[in-house]
Amino acid sequence: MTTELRVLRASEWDDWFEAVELAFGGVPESAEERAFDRAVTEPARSLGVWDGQQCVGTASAFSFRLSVPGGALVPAAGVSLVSVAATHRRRGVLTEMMRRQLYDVREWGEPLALLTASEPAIYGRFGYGAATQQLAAEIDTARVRLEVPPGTDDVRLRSAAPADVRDACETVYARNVPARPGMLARRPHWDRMPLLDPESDRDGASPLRCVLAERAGDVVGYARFHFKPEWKWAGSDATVVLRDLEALDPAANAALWRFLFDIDLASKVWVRNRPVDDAWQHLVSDIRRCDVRVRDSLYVRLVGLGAALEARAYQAPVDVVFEVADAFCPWNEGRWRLTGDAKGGASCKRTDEAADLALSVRELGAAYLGGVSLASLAAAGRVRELRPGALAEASQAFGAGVAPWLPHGF
Ligand SMILES: CC(=O)SCCNC(=O)CCNC(=O)[C@H](O)C(C)(C)COP(=O)(O)OP(=O)(O)OC[C@H]1O[C@@H](n2cnc3c(N)ncnc32)[C@H](O)[C@@H]1OP(=O)(O)O
Repeated sequence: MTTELRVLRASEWDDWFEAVELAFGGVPESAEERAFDRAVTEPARSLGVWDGQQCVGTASAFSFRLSVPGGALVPAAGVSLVSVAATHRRRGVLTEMMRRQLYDVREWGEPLALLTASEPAIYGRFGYGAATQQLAAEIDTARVRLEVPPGTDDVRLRSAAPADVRDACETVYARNVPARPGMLARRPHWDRMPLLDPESDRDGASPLRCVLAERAGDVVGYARFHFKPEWKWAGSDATVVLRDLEALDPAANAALWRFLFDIDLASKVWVRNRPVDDAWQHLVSDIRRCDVRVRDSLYVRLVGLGAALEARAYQAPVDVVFEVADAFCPWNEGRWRLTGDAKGGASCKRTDEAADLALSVRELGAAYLGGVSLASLAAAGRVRELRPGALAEASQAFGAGVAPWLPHGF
C-alpha cells in the first residue's frame, strides 16, 4: 500500500469529510451540521491520507483554549474528525497521523492536545489520559423533590427562542469558563454549536427550547432543553431532555433546575452531560432515584510538558521531580522538576536531580485538570513513588477543588 499523508487543501474538504462520514458508518450528517463542520475545519491544521484519489485517513486539530486549574486559558489542539477507512484499518494509518499531528502541535507552540474518544481503548497508546468525566442521570421528577436555597424566588424566568438570546447565553458561558477546568473558551463559529438542532437527532422530541434566568434585568443563567412527549393509557409520561445549563450563582442554578423539574406533563428529566460535582445533586430529596452514571469524557495529552505544567496553578505547595516516560513524544522524556503553589505560579524545568515520582505522560494528562488524583493512579500501579511523601504532596497539589468538565464534544 502506498499512501500519502499531507495537510488538507480547502478544495479537498468534501472528499475528506465524506471519508469521515463513511468511517463513522456512512449516515450523512444534516445540512446544518455539515455547514458547521465545514465552517470550523481549519484546513492548515488538518491531515488527510490519500491512496491515489481516495481519502483513507483524516484528522483535525481545532485551535482551542482550555480552562485549567487557576483559571488560565491554555492554547490546546482539539483533536477531532479522526478516521481511517475500513479498507485500510489496522495498518498503522492512525498511528502515522497521530505522530505527525503531535509534532505539528509542538511546532505550533501549543502545550496541550485534547480529544473525546469514540472508544476509550484507542488513545492511551499515544499518551492521552482520561482527565474528566461526565455525569448522566435520569431523574424521576414524579418522586424526587428539590429543596432550593434562599433567593431562588427572586429569580425571574423567561422563555425565548434559543437563537434570539444566544449572545446573552454566551456571556454567561464565558464568565463560567475560567471557574471550571476543562471548559473551552469559544472560538469563532463555535457559538453556533450549542444551537445545532437537526431533526434527525431529536428522536421525537421538540425543537430546542431555551429559558433565561434573570435578576434585576440581568441574565444570570440559562437552560436549553427538549421536551419529549410520551402518552400512555394512564396519561402523560414525557421527558425533559436537558441539553445545557449555566448559572452564575446558586439561586439562579436552583431556579433553572426547579423549572426543569416542574414542567407540566413531564415525569422525568434526562441529563446526559453534567459535571460530576454538579450542584443539583445536593438539592434533591432522593439521589438514588436520579439514576446517576459517569463515564470518561475529555482526554488530555501534554505535548509541551514543561509549559503545560507551568500553565496551571497548584492547590498546595509542591516541589517534586518527575521521571517521565513518553515514547511517542521523546522531547518530554526524562526528569522534570515542578515547583509551585496556589498563589505564585509554577516552574517546571529539566533537572538532573533524583526523581521523586515515576510515571508516563499519560498519567500526567489524566491528573492535569485535577479530576484524577495521582494517588489513585499510584494505587493502580501507574505512578511509582521514589521518595516517601512525594506522592501525597503532588497528589494534593494537583487537585482543583472543582471537578473538571467538558460541556460539549467537538
Ligand atoms: C478524536 C476522534 O475523532 S475519535 C474518532 C475515532 N474514529 C472512529 O472511531 C471511526 C471508526 N474507526 C476508525 O476510523 C479507525 O478504526 C481508527 C481511527 C479508530 C483506528 O485506525 P487504524 O489505522 O486502524 O489504527 P492503527 O492501525 O494505527 O492502530 C494502532 C494501534 O491501535 C489499535 N487500535 C486501533 N483502533 C482501535 C480500537 N478501536 N480499539 C482498540 N484498539 C485499537 C490497533 O490495534 C493498533 O494496535 P497495535 O499497535 O498494538 O497493533
